Amino acid sequence: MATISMDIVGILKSTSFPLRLSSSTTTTTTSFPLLWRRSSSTSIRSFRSSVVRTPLLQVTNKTSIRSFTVSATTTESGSSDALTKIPPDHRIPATIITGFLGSGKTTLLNHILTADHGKRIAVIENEFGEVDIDGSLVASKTTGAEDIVMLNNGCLCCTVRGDLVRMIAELVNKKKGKFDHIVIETTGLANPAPIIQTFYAEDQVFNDVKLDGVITLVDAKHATLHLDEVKPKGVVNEAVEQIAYADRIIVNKTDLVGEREIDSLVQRIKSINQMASLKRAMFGNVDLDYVLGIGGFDLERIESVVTDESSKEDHGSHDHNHNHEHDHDHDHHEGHGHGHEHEHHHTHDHTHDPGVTSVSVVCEGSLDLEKANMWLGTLLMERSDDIYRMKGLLSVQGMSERFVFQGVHDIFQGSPDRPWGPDESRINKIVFIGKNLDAEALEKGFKSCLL
Ligand SMILES: Nc1nc2c(ncn2[C@@H]2O[C@H](COP(=O)(O)OP(=O)(O)OP(=O)(O)O)[C@@H](O)[C@H]2O)c(=O)[nH]1
Repeated sequence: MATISMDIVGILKSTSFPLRLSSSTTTTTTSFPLLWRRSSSTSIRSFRSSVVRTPLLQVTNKTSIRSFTVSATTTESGSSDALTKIPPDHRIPATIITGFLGSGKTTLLNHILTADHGKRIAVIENEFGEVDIDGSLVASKTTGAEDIVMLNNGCLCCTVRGDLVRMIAELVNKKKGKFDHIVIETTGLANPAPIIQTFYAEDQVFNDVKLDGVITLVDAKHATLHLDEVKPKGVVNEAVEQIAYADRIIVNKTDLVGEREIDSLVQRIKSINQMASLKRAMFGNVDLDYVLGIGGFDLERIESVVTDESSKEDHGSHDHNHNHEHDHDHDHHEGHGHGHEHEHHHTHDHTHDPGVTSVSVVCEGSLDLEKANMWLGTLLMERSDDIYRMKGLLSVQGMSERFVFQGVHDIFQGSPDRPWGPDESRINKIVFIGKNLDAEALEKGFKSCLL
């Protein structure tokens, strides 16, 4: 049975969150376009494509479209804020820590809890089995923490999802204002997808809490073994899945292996997930801003993810844990400037493995709205099981703003964001992470929507 307690550490540092999604439900039984032109009162739409009957993107002035979970409203008139169209989000951020058994999740959690960041953190621990081991390993007792929520005897990804919803609701109801961030440590065998979906599928959670990011720990010494493991048909390899859903990857335990081995593991990881940024670490020792407040599901941050997908390894010099023996120079993940000009039209398929890979399409031009809707809508209807995550930035004919979107399986969120600059090249960028992705077909499908 699940036992409940809670962990609150530190003091809140005021942080502004970029996206405000309203909790109000708007019913619609007809169309759910994925893309649409800006209206005066709705900037963000989010829904499950399984309920989509007609195109996903739309040019319309009608603003009430929304499906079962989410809609968003602009806070004001919605027309004067030229810089960003995406309103601020004041919900409590939640971080999921995942990673294979023994990869260092609890070690990272302890690092987070004992670090001097001023945040008060509520922890939800998911222990697989009757006995709460990790709970006693968490540093809360020594850091003045109040409680830890223990979610025992089941895997967060299946049996106890209802418990997770109840627990978050309880945290919010009883302790709102007393903590600033929720950290959920999953079992080493959890598939993160259903946990991610919980944040969208359950109004109870969605209204108060927003998913900030998925952090995946990878054991530098043993990961390859797990990634290579061949599973029976239809059974997912959890180690691969955990990497695929990540916003941030920490290749941990780098003290146990040589440089060459780590490099090859890093390449392997990038072939699975080119959207995530990656750090090498020992004992989970990374800067806190690498794991908290990352906005991995924020539409506002789509650009930094879809741009410069080739090089996301973060070797920031401020990282005390950085392995200084090698000198990589790139961290293009955060804060990449607008209007980065590319003249290329290409896709990347980083591996020939028919399993889980990343595919990106980068292409200049403007999309025909109807065609784009049809293509994306059909893709999600037919392939949402296989498309784990996707993010995109689009140029749509007749739309002065860029259209940004992100999705997790059949959950889709999209919104116009800032206007295109007068001299800015209209470059479309989409990144998919998923199973059995056909890079050529995706590129062809996308290009067929261009004018
Ligand atoms: N050498 C070395 N050991 C580490 C490192 N990080 C964690 N460990 C050790 O590895 C063991 C497992 O770490 P945990 O943090 O408990 O791993 P976990 O992912 O929470 O494990 P499970 O809950 O079993 O899935 C512990 O003994 C840690 O002290 C590291 O970077 N290097």
